Amino acid sequence: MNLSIPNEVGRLQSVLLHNPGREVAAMTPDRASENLFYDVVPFEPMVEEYRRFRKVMEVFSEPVFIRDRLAVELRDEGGLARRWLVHHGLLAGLHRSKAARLHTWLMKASVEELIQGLVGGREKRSDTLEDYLSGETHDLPPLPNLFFTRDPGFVIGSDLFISAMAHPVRRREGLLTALALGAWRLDDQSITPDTGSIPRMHMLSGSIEGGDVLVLDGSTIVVGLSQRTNPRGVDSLISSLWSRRNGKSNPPVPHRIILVHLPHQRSMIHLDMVFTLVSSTQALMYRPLFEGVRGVRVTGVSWENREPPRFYEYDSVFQALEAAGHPLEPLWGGGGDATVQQREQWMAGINVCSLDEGLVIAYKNNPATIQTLAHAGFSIMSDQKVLSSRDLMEKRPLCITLPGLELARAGGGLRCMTMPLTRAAVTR
Ligand SMILES: NC(=[NH2+])NCCC[C@H](N)C(=O)O
Repeated sequence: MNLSIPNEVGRLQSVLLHNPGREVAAMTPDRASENLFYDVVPFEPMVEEYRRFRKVMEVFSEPVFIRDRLAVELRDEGGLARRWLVHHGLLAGLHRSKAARLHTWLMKASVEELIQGLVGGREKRSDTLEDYLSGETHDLPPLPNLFFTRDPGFVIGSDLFISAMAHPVRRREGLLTALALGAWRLDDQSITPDTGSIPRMHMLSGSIEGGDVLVLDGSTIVVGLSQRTNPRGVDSLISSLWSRRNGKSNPPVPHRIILVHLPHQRSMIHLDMVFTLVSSTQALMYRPLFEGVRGVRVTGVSWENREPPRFYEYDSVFQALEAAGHPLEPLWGGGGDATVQQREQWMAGINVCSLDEGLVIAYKNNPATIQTLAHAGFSIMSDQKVLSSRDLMEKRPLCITLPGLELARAGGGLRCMTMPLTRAAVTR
């Protein structure tokens, strides 16, 4: 699989998506918070919103679906992909008898049944009283957050990074993402990343999630230090990037990280809830964090050639962006009113997804944020309107609005629902 992410806003070519299915429908109210949702989400309306989102993605890019890819990868003759899952910890931490039970199932199940279980969950089949009486309902719990494909993995340059998810309820997502992208084939010694179309993969450690990672350009990435991404996680990313510093890579491997320290608050789990790019010169930002001298702490990390990484502080994110040769004009999410800023940030208003230079999709239920984009010169149009005419599709700058009330209650926005695999370069 060809991977190439040189930036955050170049035309999106291929992107990894997942249609939410029974793993979401299975959620009971008492499990919503442990599953990282704001609330139980009504299934049909949510799927309808997702269908409209998918339609836009299909017109503007080439989506690759996790389920389809898993079906291809799991069909391998020798069961290597299945063994790869076990080897990389699918059954780690489970009680011996449960692990043995799942192992047998994993090796024998049909591909369809396997995908159902890995994504939608596999109900408990108790063979001990202790297990029978335990409160657990599943041997393998469902993965309701899998449609937030942004988080379990990310691409920088042409390398694939598998996140170390902060919460156990999301850990299997990283394995499935790696499997879906064919990375298990790396264990076949006859293939190397440089000769085949197999991505070079880095399994990260500590805690780090894709929603905190933004590829600014070929030299710099911006990373959130957040509830989900800790210094140890960033250290593992640094050492992966550093190990690639002399490799010839196209797109290049960045050598600078701007680290934004985020408050540990539910609505700001990831950087992309407070900071996204809408073009290569403009960013939607959450004003209370970034404006003025009391803005959040910003740390820099960079390395040159053989030198080890150096760490230093910036006065503000704007100073850091300027120093990286990539200044950005802030557009304040939620407009000028402090209450509205908070409400729309909570509803993932800032979490827009960039499809092209000056082309974003946004949830329409955040009117003040949409207004901000309109003031900045964006034409604002509904998905239905844009899809009705070629001319409208080519308009720039353009913000396509989509309904997202139910999707937002799952705790994320449109950027969270996309994992870009290839983007075009931008010439600034
Ligand atoms: N990139 C993002 N902001 N992702 C949002 C993920 C939301 C998901 N419910 C979680 O808490 O993990």
